[in-house]
Amino acid sequence: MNITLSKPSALKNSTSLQITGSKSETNRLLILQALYPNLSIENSSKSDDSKVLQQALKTTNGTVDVHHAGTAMRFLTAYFAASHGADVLITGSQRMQQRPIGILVDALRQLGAKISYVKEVGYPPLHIHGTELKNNKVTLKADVSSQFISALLLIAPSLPSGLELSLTGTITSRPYIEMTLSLLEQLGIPYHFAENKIVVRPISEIQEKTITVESDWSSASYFYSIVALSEHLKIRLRSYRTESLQGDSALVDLYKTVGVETTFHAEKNSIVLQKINTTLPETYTANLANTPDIAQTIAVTCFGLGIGCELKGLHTLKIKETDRLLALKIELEKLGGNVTITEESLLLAPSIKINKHIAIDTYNDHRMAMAFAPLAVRGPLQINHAEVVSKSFPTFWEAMEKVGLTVSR
Ligand SMILES: O=C(O)C1=C[C@@H](OP(=O)(O)O)[C@@H](O)[C@H](O)C1
Ligand SMILES: C=C(OP(=O)(O)O)C(=O)O
Repeated sequence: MNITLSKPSALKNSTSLQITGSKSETNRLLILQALYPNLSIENSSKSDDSKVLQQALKTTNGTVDVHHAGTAMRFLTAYFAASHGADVLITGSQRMQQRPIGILVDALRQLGAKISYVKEVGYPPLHIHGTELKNNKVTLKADVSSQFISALLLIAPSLPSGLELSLTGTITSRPYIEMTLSLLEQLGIPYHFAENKIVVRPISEIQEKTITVESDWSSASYFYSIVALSEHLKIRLRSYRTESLQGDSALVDLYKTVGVETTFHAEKNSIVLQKINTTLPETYTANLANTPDIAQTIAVTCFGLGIGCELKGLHTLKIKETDRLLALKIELEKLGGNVTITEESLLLAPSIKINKHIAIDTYNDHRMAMAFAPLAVRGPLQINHAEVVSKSFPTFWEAMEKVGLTVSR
């Protein structure tokens, strides 16, 4: 499905939207619930990725296909490896078969897991024979994906001797590791994290517990972008907290520079994003190693504002749903931008020209579709394969209509 987006004379002011629960929190809680059935989850994510993970957790034998869901692939690999008696072939989309998993497989093997590669060494698909993981000490690289570490931490309390992780290299996407540990803590599972070592004690049962998932901050980023690109606009998003487990709540600070003010309201736990007068920098600079999922949103906001941007810490972007650095460069240049990329950075030159009626390719990446959509505030554009948004935010296009954009399918 290709769609065209445009803006009528004015967007609707003060639209209030309920955003789906955090995909990252939900995916962690689903694994924990499979291990500790006393756990109940509220405001779960409606994303395809969470649905695929929930469905996979019902399987013990046969093939599990997680499509494009990276966290599901990594978390389930650890989960099945530790599920005594499970015999599973876990696979995913063509792209998933290019996303590395060797660091996690090696770590699980150090614990005693029985995992073999079905095609290429280091990549899915994997054949997993679940077994009791008797060892409890692992050393692994922390600079490629935090998902490998979270996957191990999620099964850690269910292992007979718990787990002691030693991390090497600079820890990337760190807030996601902290989110995993905070959720363990909320279930009464003790841990210790100091320097490069994380220790989780074993625990066989938890007390009855209900956790309400906060709404998804990465999904909120597209509304920050729309507000930044508008002259006067207010949008209310529900249900958010001042104390978030999600690293992408850094949006509150990251968008101040481009004139978006965030206020928290106890009523319906909402945030209100509002455009305020501000002097824009000539070039926006940020290191996004802790918040990789909002890099595309920020790059497109800067382009729409006509300011330059210099984003660093982007080394994980090349192994996500697509090579996001390359995809950003190609699509921003179609629109008239001038972009230089390295292995870990993106440099956009300031420019006020935006080519209109361009068709944006989305590369099976939900965040390509959603990050470019706000540019419709500045002029009409087309988004190809717009259905990709369901990976994390199935009602994204309806939300765009509610804000006042014209969405033609
Ligand atoms: O653990 C998680 O829920 C995630 C971790 C991050 O991945 P990396 O650690 O691979 O950067 C992030 O990009 C992804 O969308 C979700
Ligand atoms: C990278 C992402 O997800 P995953 O790695 O779980 O596929 C994402 O949602 O941006």
